[in-house]
Amino acid sequence: MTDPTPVLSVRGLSVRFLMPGGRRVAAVTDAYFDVAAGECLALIGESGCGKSVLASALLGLLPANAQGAGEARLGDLDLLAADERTMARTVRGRLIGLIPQSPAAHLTPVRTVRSQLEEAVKALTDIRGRAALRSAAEAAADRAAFPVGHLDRHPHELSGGLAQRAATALALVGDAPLLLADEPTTGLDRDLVDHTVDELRRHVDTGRCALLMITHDLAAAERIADRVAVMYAGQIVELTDATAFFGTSGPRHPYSRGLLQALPDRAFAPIPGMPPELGDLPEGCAFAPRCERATAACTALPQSADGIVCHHPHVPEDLRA
Ligand SMILES: Nc1ncnc2c1ncn2[C@@H]1O[C@H](COP(=O)(O)OP(=O)(O)OP(=O)(O)O)[C@@H](O)[C@H]1O
Ligand code: NI
Repeated sequence: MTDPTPVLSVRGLSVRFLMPGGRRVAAVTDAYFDVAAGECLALIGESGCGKSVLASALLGLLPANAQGAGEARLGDLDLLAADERTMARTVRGRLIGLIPQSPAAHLTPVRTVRSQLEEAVKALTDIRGRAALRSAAEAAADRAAFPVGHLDRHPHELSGGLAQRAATALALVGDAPLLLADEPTTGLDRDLVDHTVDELRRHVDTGRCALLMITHDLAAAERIADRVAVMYAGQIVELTDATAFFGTSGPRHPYSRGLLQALPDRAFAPIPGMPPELGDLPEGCAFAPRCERATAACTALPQSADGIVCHHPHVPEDLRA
């Protein structure tokens, strides 16, 4: 069961980059979604579609030439309106735990995992005193299934899997209600992907946190997600239950269906063409030039209905036939 009250509630989130010469890059357009405690939402889509920009907006880490609009509520706070001091002091680490893309980059090479965890405990909690810090660091390691016997090692003395767990332990120290993972399994082999994803799922299943996981690994998304949001050219074009998405009926947006059909264990047929430049989006539906179902209607912008932004989504009846 998931908590019906969302931890994160995103409403009409857009991000524009203002480029020299007045050009605008529409990196994220009008995103709406919720994530509740005990739930994982996977945000998927091809490279460059705006996933990481959306994450940066939530973390208050957009570059200076970016303009955000809309709302992203985390409890009483609107992440888009909060100032940098609030984001640094109360949001990053405490309200949002960031599961890093590359544990190697996130861990400090010259210090043991124990000292990094103790420092994080000190920075993110009210726990003080040597013994208390030590036991809190050990508890954090344990929560991420990092073996306490390896705490005195340096990051380079760890396997890839243990380094990932150390980084996850760091992300869990603040007991944040929202975990944000941007491509947490990049560069890992399949076993390690499964393992990492299962560990994250375990944290979500405690019911203490919500997880927003960004990935272009659809197998990882299938393994972990309760719901899936598909992004194309900066827009969430389909938001649906993972069981329906990966199950026999499949997704309803032609782009989502194309993404799945491109998988080696499915049709292995890539979607023809390339995504559009976000600084030069076509009028109307951005996917139309690549869409086999496109019609004259697609020159107008599609409206969102039932979580799908498309003029001619597959309907459950066609999908059964
Ligand atoms: N600082 C910036 N200035 C201008 N445009 C930017 C900037 N950062 C990102 N973009 C644009 O935003 C788009 C979305 O980038 P983003 O990193 O969010 O993609 P992504 O979906 O995370 O891709 P990947 O799967 O490769 O990580 C890019 O195509 C790029 O054009
Ligand atoms: Ni990214």
